[in-house]
Amino acid sequence: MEQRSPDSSALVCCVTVEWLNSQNSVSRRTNFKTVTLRLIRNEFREIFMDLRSDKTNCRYHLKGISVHKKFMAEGKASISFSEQKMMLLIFNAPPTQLLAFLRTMFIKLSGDRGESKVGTRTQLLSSKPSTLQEISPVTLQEVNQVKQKAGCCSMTPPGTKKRTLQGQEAPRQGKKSHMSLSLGPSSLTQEQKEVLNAALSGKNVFFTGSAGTGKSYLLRRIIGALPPDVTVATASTGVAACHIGGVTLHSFAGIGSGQASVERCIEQASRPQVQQAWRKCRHLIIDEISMVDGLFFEKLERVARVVRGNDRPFGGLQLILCGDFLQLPPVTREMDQKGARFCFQSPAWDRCVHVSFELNQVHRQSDPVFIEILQNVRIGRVTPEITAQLLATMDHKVERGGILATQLCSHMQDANLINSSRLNNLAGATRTFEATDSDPYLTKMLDQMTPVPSSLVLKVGAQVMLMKNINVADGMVNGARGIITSFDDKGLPVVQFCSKKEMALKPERWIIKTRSGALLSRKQIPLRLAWAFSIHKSQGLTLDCVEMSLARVFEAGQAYVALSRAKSLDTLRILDFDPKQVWANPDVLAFYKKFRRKLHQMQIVPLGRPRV
Ligand SMILES: Nc1ncnc2c1ncn2[C@@H]1O[C@H](COP(=O)(O)OP(=O)(O)OP(=O)(O)O)[C@@H](O)[C@H]1O
Ligand SMILES: [Mg+2]
Repeated sequence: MEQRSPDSSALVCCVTVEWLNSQNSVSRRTNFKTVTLRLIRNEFREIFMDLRSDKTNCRYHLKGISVHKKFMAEGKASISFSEQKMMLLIFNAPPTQLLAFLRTMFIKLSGDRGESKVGTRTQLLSSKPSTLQEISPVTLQEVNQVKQKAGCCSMTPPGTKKRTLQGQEAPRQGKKSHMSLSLGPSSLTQEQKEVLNAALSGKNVFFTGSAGTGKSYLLRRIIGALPPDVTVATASTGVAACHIGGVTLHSFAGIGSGQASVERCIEQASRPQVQQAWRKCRHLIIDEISMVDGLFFEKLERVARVVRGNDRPFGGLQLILCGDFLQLPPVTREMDQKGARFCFQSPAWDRCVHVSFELNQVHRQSDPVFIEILQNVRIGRVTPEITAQLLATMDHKVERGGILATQLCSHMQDANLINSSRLNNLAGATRTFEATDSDPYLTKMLDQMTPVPSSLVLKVGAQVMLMKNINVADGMVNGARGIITSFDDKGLPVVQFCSKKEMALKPERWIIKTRSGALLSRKQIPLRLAWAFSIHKSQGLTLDCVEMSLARVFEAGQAYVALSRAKSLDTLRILDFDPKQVWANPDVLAFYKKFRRKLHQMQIVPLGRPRV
């Protein structure tokens, strides 16, 4: 399928057109596998939707339409044309493109109030030359006009009705499915745009960058710009997968732990459901690639070729890989005969990766001194000055408004122990919130795939972390910390956040797409106990206030991951800093040296970027 820029007003997708009879049941249905929808205007300024495929070209007048966009994030929407008694069902549309397309339609129809009312008789008698023009891009002025109108009246443009499909729940204001009126998706930096364009061009892309350079942020944007039915978003760990709305690489691959022989892995992946998922996938995305074992990657590449019946690298599917090899390494320590541990050491890596990028602009931290410290720690370099700066954090008071810093532990058991003993030490009764899972038999899987526990035990005074964006403007974002102040009359926990905002939290839903495309869901209060976290579970997170003991770190990059979760030196406290806790894997350093040299040769990297 042709890929387009995400802010284009044309949409490449699959479409079903249904014609309804007088009883409103479907009398005829036509499916189009790949069509391009465009918004066009005629000489009377009426707006039409042009549907074009290699077999057909139709035009529909956008008048008296209802738009149903609840499943827009999954690349689906429907438009019903009441006058024509017809319904147009859009699916497998890249969600960002779909949003841009529907937004353009909404803004143009809203802006047209009164302008396009030319009667049929006038039109027939008109001597104007017949024209059909593609609609012009939305301007900031048009957005502002619609925002103004929306401020004083309904958000429904003239000629459209609001969500009238039977059985379809109305999207809530402020929710993900609500159509934003801002001009296009929020900005990517130039270096991020380059990666997005390479990914949309269909190349196999690897992009890296230090912690906080927006790799996962960009990955979410790439996912949103690809057709969802043929895109599989994965990550090496459950937490990271959840961060980008995907599944673990292991669960998609269907080869268990991947420890078995290649032949056995192929057998496992040839089970009908697994094979179907492999065959359907056209874009495979892997976040936190540093934690994917080299041997596993090698096997996966072979499995992909066999089960997809295609001998091109990875069976011809597009790979989009992202991660920082100077963060946590793979958990399995198994090495093959050639000693491969990281996936860049596997022979499959060079065969599969066409183009590489490095993001250099750090977004998580803004203080250049702290960024410099982190850049050095990343490569295992700790000068006496850095040691002094990090030791000085011991005296920091990292409590914010009575909310203690989250403690990062090198071992998960320590984190669990701290959380349960702190909870036990609180006076007062416990309240337990049980999750509602779509399939109670898959609770264990949902425990791994979602950031919230199946059973959440809370007390007044418990320190918690918000696990979902609830209200970005008010700072109630994924990772925000707070304290339970009470339980309201409905029994919901009331949380006071660091931002001083206090609110009761309702259960939220997490939807996970399984390998077969089926959707699993968990509904739970979006909280987790947050006195302590393991460093492994914190990879990928941004923490506003953090304390750590690094005495027992056991992996290269582990201290760097912990330190780089903090947003600033002021909000960081290290209890026992010792330069010996910081080291980088020499193979990774060598990889980055070679990688940089290659980028310079290809003249992708301007001079003066940080060097490994
Ligand atoms: N272009 C951008 N504009 C504004 N904010 C951004 C941009 N890119 C990233 N961010 C913000 O920077 C922070 C760090 O981003 P992100 O978590 O994607 O980094 P990362 O490279 O994946 O880090 P890690 O290696 O730790 O996983 C996030 O709060 C994210 O929203
Ligand atoms: Mg990340």
